[in-house]
Amino acid sequence: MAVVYRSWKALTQNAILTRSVSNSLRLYSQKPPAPVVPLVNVEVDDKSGVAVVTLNRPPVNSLNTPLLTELGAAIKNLEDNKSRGMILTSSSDTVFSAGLDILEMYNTPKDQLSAFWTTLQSTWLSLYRSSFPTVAAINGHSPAGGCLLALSCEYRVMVGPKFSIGLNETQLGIVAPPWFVICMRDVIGHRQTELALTTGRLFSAPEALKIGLIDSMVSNKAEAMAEAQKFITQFAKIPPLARKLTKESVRGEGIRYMEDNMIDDLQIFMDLVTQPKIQKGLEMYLATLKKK
Ligand SMILES: CCCCC/C=C\C/C=C\CC/C=C/CC(=O)SCCNC(=O)CCNC(=O)[C@H](O)C(C)(C)COP(=O)(O)OP(=O)(O)OC[C@H]1O[C@@H](n2cnc3c(N)ncnc32)[C@H](O)[C@@H]1OP(=O)(O)O
Repeated sequence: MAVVYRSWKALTQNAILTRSVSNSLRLYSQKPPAPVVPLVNVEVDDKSGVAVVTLNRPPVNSLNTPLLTELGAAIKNLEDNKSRGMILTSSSDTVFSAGLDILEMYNTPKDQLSAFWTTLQSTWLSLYRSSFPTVAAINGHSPAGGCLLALSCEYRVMVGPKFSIGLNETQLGIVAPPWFVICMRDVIGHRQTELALTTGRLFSAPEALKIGLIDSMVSNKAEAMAEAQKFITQFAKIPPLARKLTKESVRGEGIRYMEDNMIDDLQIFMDLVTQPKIQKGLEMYLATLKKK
């Protein structure tokens, strides 16, 4: 070890001596590397044991593979630590999540596209079937995949009235996959789901409240967090195993759909999204978003 250290020291001294003065100055003036900022923040409250999981990918928390991977890891960690509950929210003041990152689906090599969808499937499943209670504190717009995340929680409290939520895929020329549909149908019922999804309608918070897409509307994030905590507190006296098995039973259709169809679902996604017509549609939609 000492030998290695000495020869490393000799090498570096040599390098320093032979380096020009200007080079050395440039070296000293170099900024330290930027810190790696997590895309998902997790804070566990000491007293209640409830975790606040905050999506943190400005500007709009669009869901790309790294963000979905971090979210999946955070949920796994909470499972491993027998979490008392989780509140999912956003670090933005205006957007909960803009849904799937369209750049992950537009002009993307097949292996990346496949990794993206597989990560979405597994992160969704871990959220949807989590043993601990989950609440979405929706503090901003929540279209498409953002709405899916909220629907996958057990309770939705949304800041209103100005933000919108819904599954708007058809408006983009794409199709909400069956597990998106199951999530929506379980929350607002068959009739409302058919109407909402075939039109790709986005609902204002008051409209969403009226059809049961959200459970409660509040006027700011602090109120949303307080109500989310209150929802989770009611489970303090419910035996966790009974709770978990009941949740799995109620959500059985969605869980089984994903477990039994992961590969087919991936194949259908790949076939659909790589079609030139769909790619053109995504390109045009991206251009519209950028022009805004
Ligand atoms: C029968 C069998 C069927 C089987 C089906 C199987 C498979 C189906 C195949 C595919 C399904 C795929 C499912 C997709 C679901 C999705 O989630 S698609 C994403 C949909 N999202 C949206 O439509 C939202 C778009 N965004 C907005 O409306 C707004 O951005 C906002 C959220 C309302 C916020 O508005 P705000 O004014 O604050 O911000 P900007 O619009 O200015 O945006 C800032 C910046 O961010 C970029 N951006 C926004 N959204 C996205 C996004 N989703 N992805 C990537 N980038 C996004 C925007 O372009 C701006 O960029 P900049 O100009 O470079 O700053």
